[in-house]
Amino acid sequence: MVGTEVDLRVDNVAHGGWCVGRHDEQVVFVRHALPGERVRARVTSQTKRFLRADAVEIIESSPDRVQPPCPYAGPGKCGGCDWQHASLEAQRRLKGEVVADQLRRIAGIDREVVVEELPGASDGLGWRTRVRFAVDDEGRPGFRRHRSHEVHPVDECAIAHPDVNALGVTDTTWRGFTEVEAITSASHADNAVVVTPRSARLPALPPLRESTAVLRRFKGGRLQQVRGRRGVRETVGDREYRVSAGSFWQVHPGAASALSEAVLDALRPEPGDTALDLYCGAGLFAGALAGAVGPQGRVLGVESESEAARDARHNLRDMPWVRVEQADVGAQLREWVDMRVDVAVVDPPRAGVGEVVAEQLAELRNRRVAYVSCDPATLARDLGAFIGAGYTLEEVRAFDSFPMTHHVECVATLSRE
Ligand SMILES: C[S@@+](CC[C@H](N)C(=O)[O-])C[C@H]1O[C@@H](n2cnc3c(N)ncnc32)[C@H](O)[C@@H]1O
Repeated sequence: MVGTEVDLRVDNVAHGGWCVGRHDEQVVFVRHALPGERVRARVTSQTKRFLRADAVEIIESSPDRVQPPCPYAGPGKCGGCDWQHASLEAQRRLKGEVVADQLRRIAGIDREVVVEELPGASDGLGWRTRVRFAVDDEGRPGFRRHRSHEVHPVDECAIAHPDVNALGVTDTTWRGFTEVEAITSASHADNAVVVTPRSARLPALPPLRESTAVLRRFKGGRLQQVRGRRGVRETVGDREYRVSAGSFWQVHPGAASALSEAVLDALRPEPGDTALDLYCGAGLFAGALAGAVGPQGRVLGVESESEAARDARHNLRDMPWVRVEQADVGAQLREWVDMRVDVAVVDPPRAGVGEVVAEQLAELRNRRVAYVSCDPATLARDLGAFIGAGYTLEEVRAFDSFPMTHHVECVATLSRE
């Protein structure tokens, strides 16, 4: 069926930027459509259980439909954004429905989820402070098409922060490279470019501003400084963070501060408390918690990546009641089995914390947990594990940290007597 076109009405939204409809009793996941629309859709792949398709013609349009602000959005073009064709209000509503649906299906949790807008980038554009461009065989930078290795070359990215576009990555060719990542700070004039050469030899670099730091990525992810600083500085509240180019940092300029506040609201730390920041990256939440628990308390961060752990130690070095362990969270919690903890934030990668870490954390007798998640499916699974271990789910907040895409950031609050 691949390549054929079918006429169908799509009903619901599904996780991943899809809408779901049926054709001849077969389930069809359709991109570039909106719930309620009748569309002509071209089948892009087929499995035993369902079809995937791109809406190539809108026969009956949703009132939520808008003209995509980016010329590269649409079937067969850039695969980066999923919801450019929906108003921002509709995008947030759809993401809220997806989170609620995942919570219900996976964990039996019935909640309405409201996705909150973040400050900055009110048109949903110009927010992304880190952008990885793929490079095609001719050296042109662009983005991969959806579910494909093919690169769609672009002149500019509409969701990239203006300072990312100003780095000029798309104004030049990158022969001999497979990938170029552009990084800018949301609060300082710092920026960096991380290049991945095709072979062991580093090809000549195209002209870049003197002030732009350059790093090289090796297979396996290790970074080497070519020129300038190792990363960028970011300021949140009155604290400055050093973030190495390979370390994680929130990509929306409004996210670091909004999520820190949400974590403090969720945990309500008190002076003297012991707080954990698990998967702490460069120490964002540990910094916020350290201010709240004060010198009578303590904050313990855990981060597996050596550079991120070094960043976190450096960023929080003025508060001796903060300690950062470079370790795997599961391994570290096994060592801390007899420790008494009051509150904990977890902010794992997409895979989530998993049942084992949820149970290990429950054994530390902490009264509150804030779970920060960028994947509603693994969040739902893990919330089920926390509830099974005796916690009550108080609240699920969601933030539009990635406008125009299907991604959404959640902060769930768990507590127990
Ligand atoms: C989503 S980031 C969160 C970082 C930080 N909370 C922030 O907001 O900037 C997840 C972090 O977990 C780290 N990580 C991934 N797996 C880990 C593990 N098993 N144990 C410890 N840290 C891990 C990653 O290196 C990354 O820095």
